[in-house]
Amino acid sequence: MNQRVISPRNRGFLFLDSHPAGCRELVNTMWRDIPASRAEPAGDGPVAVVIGSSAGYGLAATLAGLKRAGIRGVGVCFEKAPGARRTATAGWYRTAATSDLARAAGRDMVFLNGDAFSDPMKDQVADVLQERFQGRVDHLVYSVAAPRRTDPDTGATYASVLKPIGAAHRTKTLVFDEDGNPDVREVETEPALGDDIEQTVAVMGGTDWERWIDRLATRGLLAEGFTTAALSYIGSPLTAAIYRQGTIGAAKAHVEATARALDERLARLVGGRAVTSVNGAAVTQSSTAVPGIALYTGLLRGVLGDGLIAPSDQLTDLWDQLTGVTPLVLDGEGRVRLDGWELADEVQRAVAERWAKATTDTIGDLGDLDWFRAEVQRLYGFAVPGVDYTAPTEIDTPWPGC
Ligand SMILES: NC(=O)c1ccc[n+]([C@@H]2O[C@H](COP(=O)([O-])OP(=O)(O)OC[C@H]3O[C@@H](n4cnc5c(N)ncnc54)[C@H](O)[C@@H]3O)[C@@H](O)[C@H]2O)c1
Repeated sequence: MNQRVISPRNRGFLFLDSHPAGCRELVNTMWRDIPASRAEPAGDGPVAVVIGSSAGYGLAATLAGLKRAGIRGVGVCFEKAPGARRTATAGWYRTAATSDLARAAGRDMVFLNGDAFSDPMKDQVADVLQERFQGRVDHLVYSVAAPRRTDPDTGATYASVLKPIGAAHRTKTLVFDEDGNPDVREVETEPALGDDIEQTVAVMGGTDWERWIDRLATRGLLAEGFTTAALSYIGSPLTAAIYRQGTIGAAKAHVEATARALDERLARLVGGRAVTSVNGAAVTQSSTAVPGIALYTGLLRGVLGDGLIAPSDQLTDLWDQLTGVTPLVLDGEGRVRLDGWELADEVQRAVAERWAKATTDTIGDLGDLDWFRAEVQRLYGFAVPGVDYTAPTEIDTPWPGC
């Protein structure tokens, strides 16, 4: 037993601790909001692997997969255990809560904590599929966002950067001071230099996704009709210089090219499909690191209010398409588009107008900052309705299955 009262301590958008009870309640709320499958899958549901299962879109994929598509299988993520002075990372507690929900729903879901980029993790997942899931996998969702990747073949470690390509880029950005007051300022980001683009593609491009498929194919685990999706983002012209036209955009283009090549291979191999799923903007630990994205997302919510579609709703749609409940609808480049609500012309026009007017004085009226601030806190289990933050909470939650 190691119970403590945990208060938020943060540097910018990064919090030192996370709140176990808040993380659990957040997962429970997401679960309640996901529509159950229309028809309960007969017998055991499809076997799925979700890479990046503890946060953001991967967590949404796991929860929507379990509840909507009736999946069982394996979730992989990279989280830190509780320590002597710090709590575990939020994803650790979210995974414990997700595992409990899966068990209560009668879904056999195994969670593995470690480096998805490594070969031993791929072998471990293959072993679990072999031993526990009759040697087959029907779906794989790839939703990793990471700053670094070590290539198992060469041992070289690559680092991903968020930089424009060609020229420096000045953008408005949103930060909060220590008292939580908003500050709209300009930041300049220097352009990619040297091998910045190659390094970012090596981390966030499609290479590791393909390696997962190769590994599972070599082990003979891909079921007939296997489908796989990797997450991607296009986003607004307002963020294009730093995102889609920047180093991370080069990585996303690589993921999308990988999908097209994998799609051909899988069609031949098992009558399967590979797609990218282009999702809308969401407040996640990774997205808040992108210059300008906090301002953009706060304004987007100011324009859309509740019309901003939550990741779990988007992933419910994706699962329906991956499992054939609804037809797989692809754009001209082989991508499932779940970002139409964000990129609609009238929405982008309204966000651009607000962006032009945004200053420290006006941002409170133009964007939904209460929502944005709360979303950032919720990434760590704070600001979750219904949680008593004055009560001690147990921080030594074991990893599921341990
Ligand atoms: N956040 C957005 O606005 C947005 C929009 C569209 C698409 N996407 C895409 O969704 C994907 C996921 O992004 P996110 O924002 O949900 O990220 P996130 O930071 O919320 O989650 C990242 C996940 O990856 C896991 N992870 C990181 N490194 C790992 C490693 N080495 N091994 C195993 N797991 C590891 C983490 O544990 C976590 O589960 C990315 O491809 C991103 O581009 C994000």
